[in-house]
Amino acid sequence: MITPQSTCHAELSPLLEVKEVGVRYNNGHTALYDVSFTLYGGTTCALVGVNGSGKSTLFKSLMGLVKPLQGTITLHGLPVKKALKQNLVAYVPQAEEVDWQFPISVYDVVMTGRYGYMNFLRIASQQDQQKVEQAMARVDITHLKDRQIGELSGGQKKRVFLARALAQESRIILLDEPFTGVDVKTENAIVALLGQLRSEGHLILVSTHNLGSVPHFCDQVVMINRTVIAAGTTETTFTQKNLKLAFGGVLRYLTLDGEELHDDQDNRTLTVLTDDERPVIFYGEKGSELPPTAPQAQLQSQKQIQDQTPTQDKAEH
Ligand SMILES: Nc1ncnc2c1ncn2[C@@H]1O[C@H](COP(=O)(O)OP(=O)(O)OP(=O)(O)O)[C@@H](O)[C@H]1O
Repeated sequence: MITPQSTCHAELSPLLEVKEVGVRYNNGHTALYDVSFTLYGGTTCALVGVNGSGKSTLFKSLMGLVKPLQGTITLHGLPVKKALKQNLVAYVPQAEEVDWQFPISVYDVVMTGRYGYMNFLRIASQQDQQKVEQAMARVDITHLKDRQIGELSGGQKKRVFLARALAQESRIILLDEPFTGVDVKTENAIVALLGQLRSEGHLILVSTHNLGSVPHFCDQVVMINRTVIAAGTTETTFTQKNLKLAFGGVLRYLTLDGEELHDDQDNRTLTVLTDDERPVIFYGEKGSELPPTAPQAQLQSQKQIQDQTPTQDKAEH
């Protein structure tokens, strides 16, 4: 379990507490069981797991869109419904969950982040308008404000929903696969923004299949496969052993263990895995055994890894 001591901004009260949560869908499928973890402010936590491991289901439970069969979820010490009413949590959904044909402008989408601050007539105050302008500027979409949401590229759409989350000013921000379909420039911009939000004391929980970037921008990791496989600081949790437990034989991998990658004081090996297209990197103990799905090849230099980094091949949107 993640403890206050293991976060970079130790706080007394957790922002997110998930205790023994289980979710079963109407068709009888148990998507989550006995899921428990605790997170504090000033944290960027990666939520990782194979397809179908329950990441989106967990997000939906945190947003009150799916009701757990058992267990409790508290956000800022409040039950989900109350926390949502108080605008304490913002959610950036997966692209597939949004109706892009709905006729609405970028500005109006971002403004929906302010609805929780308005009365039932939903008349935007000057402050609401200012917050929306500021949020759009922060993710560099001001020039798109009058465009219809359905006309935008994948990366632009992501930034619109990030701006909506910023306009909402929630301390807890949930991002479901924010890097899917975005180019390198946008990915870097999102990572930089998440770093700023963390230093402002936000708790960011981000589900991603882009495992290679996890050590670079996440200080915590929760690995799930219908239940929590491992949780804790990235350094102690994002290990070969845990990745093997969480991903089984899904990942193929390559190992790097050279002076060019480490200083002599660092006794970890750096291992690169590939899940079909993407190289991913994790830390392991020097001399630790590789998983049984043996490596296809051994890379000799960091440059080779960089050459293979798929994000560099992604097209600009
Ligand atoms: N509405 C639903 N009704 C029934 N089963 C569902 C429903 N939504 C998801 N599931 C099932 O629950 C499991 C978890 O799905 P979920 O979408 O949470 O996984 P995920 O980790 O987000 O996957 P991915 O990485 O592919 O996005 C899957 O087996 C899925 O088929």
